[in-house]
This record gives sequence, C-alpha cells and structure tokens, in this order.
Amino acid sequence: MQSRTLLRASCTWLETWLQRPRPRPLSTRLESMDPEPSEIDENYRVAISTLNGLQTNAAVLEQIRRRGDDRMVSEYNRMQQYLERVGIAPADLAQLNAVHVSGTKGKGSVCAVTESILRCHDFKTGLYVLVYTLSSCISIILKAPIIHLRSPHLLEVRERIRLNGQPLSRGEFVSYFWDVYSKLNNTRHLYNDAMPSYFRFLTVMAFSVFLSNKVDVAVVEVGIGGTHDSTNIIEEPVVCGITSLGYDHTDILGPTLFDIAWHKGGICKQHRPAFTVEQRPEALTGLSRRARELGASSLSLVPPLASYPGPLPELGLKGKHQVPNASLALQLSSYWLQNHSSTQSECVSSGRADSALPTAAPFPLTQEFTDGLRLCRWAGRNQVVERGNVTYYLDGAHTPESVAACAEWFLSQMDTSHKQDTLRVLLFNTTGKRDTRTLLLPLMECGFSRFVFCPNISHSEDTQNSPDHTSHMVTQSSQLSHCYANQECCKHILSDKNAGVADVWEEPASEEKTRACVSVADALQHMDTHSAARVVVLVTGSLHLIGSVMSVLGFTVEDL
Ligand SMILES: Nc1ncnc2c1ncn2[C@@H]1O[C@H](COP(=O)(O)OP(=O)(O)OP(=O)(O)O)[C@@H](O)[C@H]1O
Repeated sequence: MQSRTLLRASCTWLETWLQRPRPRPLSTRLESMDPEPSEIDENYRVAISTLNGLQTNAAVLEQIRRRGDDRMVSEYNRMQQYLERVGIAPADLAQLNAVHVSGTKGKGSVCAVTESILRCHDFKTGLYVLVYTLSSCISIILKAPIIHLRSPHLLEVRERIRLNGQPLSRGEFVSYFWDVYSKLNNTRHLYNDAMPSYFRFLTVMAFSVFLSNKVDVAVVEVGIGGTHDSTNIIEEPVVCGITSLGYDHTDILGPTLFDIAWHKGGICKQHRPAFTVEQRPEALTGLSRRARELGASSLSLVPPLASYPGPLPELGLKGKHQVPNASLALQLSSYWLQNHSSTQSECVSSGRADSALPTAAPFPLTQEFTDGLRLCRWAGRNQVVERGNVTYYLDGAHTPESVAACAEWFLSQMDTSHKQDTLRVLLFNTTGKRDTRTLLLPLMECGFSRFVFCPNISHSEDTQNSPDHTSHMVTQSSQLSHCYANQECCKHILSDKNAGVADVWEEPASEEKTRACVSVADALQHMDTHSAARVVVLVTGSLHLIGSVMSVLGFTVEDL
C-alpha cells in the first residue's frame, strides 16, 4: 500500500516535471523571448531616459569648471578608463580597422559614403556618427564657455550606431545599452563615482557594439575638433580623412584656420596615412605640420572627382559640395581595401612646402565603388520630401560655408516656370552661438516670400515629444527667445537697404513676411494653410530642426 502511494506520488512528480516550461532550441528561443513591441518601446524609453541622465547638467559643469579638476585628466585617459571598465583595452580597438574622419564640413557625409562603398564590397561595416561630441572637458580644458546641446541625432539616438548601414533596432539598443551601463555603474565606486557623459558613453557603447559584432571595418566620425575628441582613443586607424575646414566652434578650437587645422589634424596617427580635400593654404599648412608632428606616413590631397577614369554615377548625396566629399570617400575606401591587413611605416616627407601636398592618384572605379557612391543615402542633407502640395527641401546646414552650399543647391532645384503660383518659404532656426545674420544672408538670394522661425521642438506639448529629443541643458523658453531673436534679425535684414537684398522683394517688408512659431508642428500647420497651388519650403540652419521636421512629418529611424 505504502509502495503504491509512493509510486503515485512519484508519477505525479514526474508528470509535473515533464510539463515544466522547456528551454527551446537556441534559434527559436531568442526569437520567442523577444519582448512584445510595446515592451521593447517601454524598455527603450527607460534606456533613453537613463542615457539622458548622463547629459551633464549645466550647473554641475559650472561647479567642475570652478574647481578645475576636470582639467587634470586627459580625454585619452578618461576614455581609456571607461573602456577598461567595460572590458575593452585601447589596443583592442585595432580590431576595428577604423577609418577615422574629422573636419568642419562633410564629416558625416564622407563617413556615410565610405561606409556605403565598403559595404558594397561585401565587408561587414560599423558606422558611428555624431553631430556633436561636445564633451564638457573640451570646453573646460580650453577654458571656453559651456555650450548647450541637444542629443546628437535626427530622430532617435540609435541611428548614430549602425551595423551594415542599419541603425540598431530598439531591442538591440536596449540590450547593448544595459550591458555597457551596468558594467560602468557597477564599477563607479572604484572610480570616484565617475560615469561617462552622454557622448562619451555613446562612444564606448559604439565600440563595444562593433567589437562584439566583429565588424570588418568601423567608420568613425569625430564629434568636435579631433585632438581632444573622445573618438581619438583610436590609436591605430587604417586611414584618416580630414574634410573641408572652416570657421566653426572657434571659441573652442581657436580663431584661425591654423588653430582649427591643429585640432582636426590631431587624429593623424604614427605610420598611418591621411587624406584631405583642397583647402585654403593656412589650413593645409596647419594640417601638414600636424601630420608631421604626429608621424603620419603621408598626407595627400584627393584628386578632383572628374579625374577618375570612366563614367561617374549620379551621386546619392546631392549638391556640388558633395563632389570633393565623394573623392575623399573613394580614396579612404580604396586605401582601406588595399591596406587593412598590413601596417605602414613611412613618415610624411619634410622636404616639401607645408601647403604643397602630393595629390593621390585617381583610379578606375569598379561597380562596387560606383554603387557605393550611387546608393548612399544620408538623411537631412539635401533631401527632398513631398507632402501634398508642399515640397520640403531639408538640409541641416549650420555654418556659413554649408548655408551657402545649401542656398546654391536649393536654387538649382527651383523650377522657375511655375514661379507665379508657387510660394517659397524659409523655415529656419539656429543653435548655440551661431551668428544668425551671417547664416541668413546667403539665403536671402533664394527669393523667399515668407520666413518662418521656430525652435527645434516638434510639439509644444512636451508629452508628445520623443524622449530621444530631450536636452537637460537647453530650456524650452530659451529656445523660444532665441527663435524670436532670429525673427528680429531677419526683419532687420529685410528692411536694411544696405544688405543688398532689398530688390529681391517684390512687396515691401512687412510683419506678415516673418513669423515665429512655438513648435515645428505649429510651423508646418502654417505651411498647409496657404492658398498657393504649390508651397516649397527650405528647412535649414540646424540639423536638429531637420530632425524635428522629419519627426512631425512621420519619419521613423527605419526610413533614414
Ligand atoms: N564640403 C562641404 N562644404 C559645404 N557644406 C557641406 C560640405 N559637406 C557637407 N556639407 C553640408 O553641411 C551640412 C552637414 O553635413 P555633414 O553631416 O556631412 O557634415 P558634418 O561635418 O558631419 O556636419 P556637423 O557640422 O553637423 O558635424 C549639410 O547641410 C551638408 O549638406
């Protein structure tokens, strides 16, 4: 009897055991354990708000600045420490076979085209791009005023880290984010409670993503400058590129092109070559000296795009200014293809005048190269979007050179045959300390009859805005007053006979010509209410403004 009871109990136990939740075969397990989309979105929101917590509060920055202790640690040492805390030694970064790109204009474009070309050659690519990497330490080291910035992306932060051209999915972002965050958080007690700032964190995370995915190449854009940038922890890039240099962030980098070249050329590395585009002599002299100082194997100018033998494809990235960028991307990728598994040892020859650099040879373009140039897409740069009777021309130009290039591109797109029934509108904003007048003047040649100003805020109701667009450092009211100041500046230009633009306007300057809106949604609604058969809107002045416009127009990261 006792044994029968025992047997029944054993059978019940066995039954229960057999019915327990089983582990699935690995392939299906990962799939079915993926959280539901809404859960992914929620996890993503939590990760983003934790990441936003790393945006250094302006008050804390001010305190650090007064204490001056941030100056004691170099950016290299700081990044080295963060990387080591997540289990990466700086030497491991050699496995990334990096292409490292700095410059004032066109860094993002050159990185995008280089990545596209190498992907068309069937390599597994990583791409890390930033609009800005203004780490507090740069402004502090250089004793410059603190500049406030929004997060560095158009729609969502995950678009900044790409594998094979695709932004990380929300699910991937969450899992890499927590992996890196928890390693740093668990070790903070050993390091004076230090956590990396927002931009440094993203850099550490990007490197971690690329190493764990064993990419063949990582194309990495410098955030700001070069010498003191967090990406300059890359000690052994395969090749470096320096795009067009101009006057931007002069309060941080210095007032002359020579100073700017010193910073941007600071990514050159010993025994590694660098390529650059045609520049003003002062910039070339600065770059050349810096390349020599750092022991680069060579610094060469890229040849004109038209000199490459054979037919050239239509470039995926539009605008005349993309032509030298394309040649730089060709030289970087060609060099990478031939040399990514070997090392170089020559140094820049010193017999040459500083501003007279050798020009690299053009080469016949194979299908992979032409596909890379043709298929490259880079959202927010010279992009055209149709919505009903409104055509948006989106370009994130925000320096005098790029705004001039943008105006030229916009005019080249205008079909003057329908001039009468087409209303041309400028939607504009600036960030930081940019000189609005300097940026607006080239745009005055474009024949706009309406000028709309709004902050880089998608919706005036904060609950409707993505957490990805949160800045702890810029208040909504300061953005609004900045936008009213821009409107005032525009009115001034319109009424200023000496500005050389008065004769462009058929009607006298009036209140209605300019308008300030509280948000992008408000501004776009204003475009829709016009009775003109067609409305063309040039959106420019800030890449963040472009991001907010794209968000209101319903773009998602997957559309980029
Ligand atoms: N060589 C160039 N000369 C002038 N403008 C350019 C050039 N290359 C790109 N641009 C324009 O500059 C803006 C930013 O382009 P891109 O993102 O490629 O440059 P970036 O150097 O990464 O910019 P950022 O200043 O945002 O870091 C876009 O409006 C683009 O059309």
